[in-house]
Parts: sequence; C-alpha cells; structure tokens
Amino acid sequence: MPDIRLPEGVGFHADDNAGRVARALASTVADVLASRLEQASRASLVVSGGSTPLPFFKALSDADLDWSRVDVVLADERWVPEGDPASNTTLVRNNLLVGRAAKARYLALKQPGEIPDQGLEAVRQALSVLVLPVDVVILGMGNDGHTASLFPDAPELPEAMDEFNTGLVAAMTPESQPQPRVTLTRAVLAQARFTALHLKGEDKLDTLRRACSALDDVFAMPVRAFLKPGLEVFWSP
Ligand SMILES: O=C1O[C@H](COP(=O)(O)O)[C@@H](O)[C@H](O)[C@H]1O
Repeated sequence: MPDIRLPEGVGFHADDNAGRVARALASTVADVLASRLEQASRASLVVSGGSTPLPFFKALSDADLDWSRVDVVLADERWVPEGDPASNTTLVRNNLLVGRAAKARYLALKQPGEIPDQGLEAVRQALSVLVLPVDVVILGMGNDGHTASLFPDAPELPEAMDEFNTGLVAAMTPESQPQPRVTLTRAVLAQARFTALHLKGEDKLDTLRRACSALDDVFAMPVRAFLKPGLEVFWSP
C-alpha cells in the first residue's frame, strides 16, 4: 500500500495492476447505478476524459444494467468537433457507449458554436433533462491539480468554483490549454451521491499528496474541493 495520508473519510483502493483497478471501479459504479435504478426511473453517470479512464470505460460498458435508463455526461469537454483526437465525446462514444452501454442516453457538452460562450445555452438545454443531484461522478486529475476543467490558471475559476453558483456548466479558457473548454461546475460535481477519483501513475500520487497537504487552498489545486468524506480514490502505478 503506498504511503499517503488522505483526509478522514476518504477511501483508498490501490493495486499494482491498472486493469484490476479499472474493473474494481467499474464494478462499484455498476452497483451504485443498479441500486439507484431500483429506486428511481433514471440514474446519472458523470465521467471524465483523458487517458486514465479507458480500461474503466471498457469494463463498465459490459455491466448488466438497464442502460436505457442511464444518462451519461462528461465532467468536462474540450471545445473541439467530434472526431477530433482531443474530443472527450469521441472517447466516450468509442469506449463507453458500446456493447450493453450503447443504450445509455448521452448528453453532450459540445454543442454548435465557434467558442464555448456561443454554445453554452445549447449545452444548458441538453443538460436540462438531468436530474440533480447526479448519482455518480468519476473524476480524474492533472498534475497541476485540476479536475474536470477546473484549472488553476483559468480566469473563470472563481465563478466555476463558487459553491453557491447554481449554474450547471461554465466556459473555461485556461492559459495552459490549447483549446477552450466547458466544465460542470464545482457545485454540481460536489453534490453527487457517489464520487470517485481515478488516478494512474506515481506522478499522480505525488500530486495527490501535495493536494492533501493544504486542503483549504482550493484555487491553487481545485481537486482539493473534492477531497472530503465519502470520496473513493482508485489508484494504480
Ligand atoms: O484534461 C483532462 O485531464 C484530466 C486528467 O487526464 P489524464 O489523461 O491524466 O487521465 C481529466 O480528468 C479531464 O477530464 C481531462 O479533460
């Protein structure tokens, strides 16, 4: 077990094998969604993009669930057309919304418009069917401490991180990133019934240690806002 001191109430699941971690996370998520579907007409699943979730998507797509009652949304998206290598939507369509999970309803964060601000109203429209609080959120993390597209160097960060901001989505233009982005806001992500942080690599573990060392400064490392009781961290080297 790696040496890390997480805040009280945060779970830690570590395994040397990334595939096993992905399958454990997929099995946990499938159980949460199945139990939600026993109580509600629909369940919602927020996933992250990037490279880490690929094996998780593949494992979860095979879960025996009534996927026709599941809404899938990205935590964040790059403002690029579908088919672009940077498109998280393309990643999700090709790896999660396949097999059994092909029946899920996908609510796209990328809508027509040259820049996010031009498409934001259409994004809000697409998300209007989403029941809040969302059921499951799977977050990733960058080594700058960003999660979703809550980047430390985005001028829009204070608004997107405002716990009282009831907006679902925000346009983000981090200086460090080649494309503008849209992200679900902290308020929406933080209210999920179940939240996991999925990480791969020793570098990510070091970043997490740094995040745990000064939990209050959420603007320096936005992932800190989610390091609270109930969070489950899934990590492999
Ligand atoms: O830019 C992004 O990065 C993070 C982490 O990505 P990874 O490639 O290191 O797994 C991801 O969580 C976020 O959704 C994505 O847009």
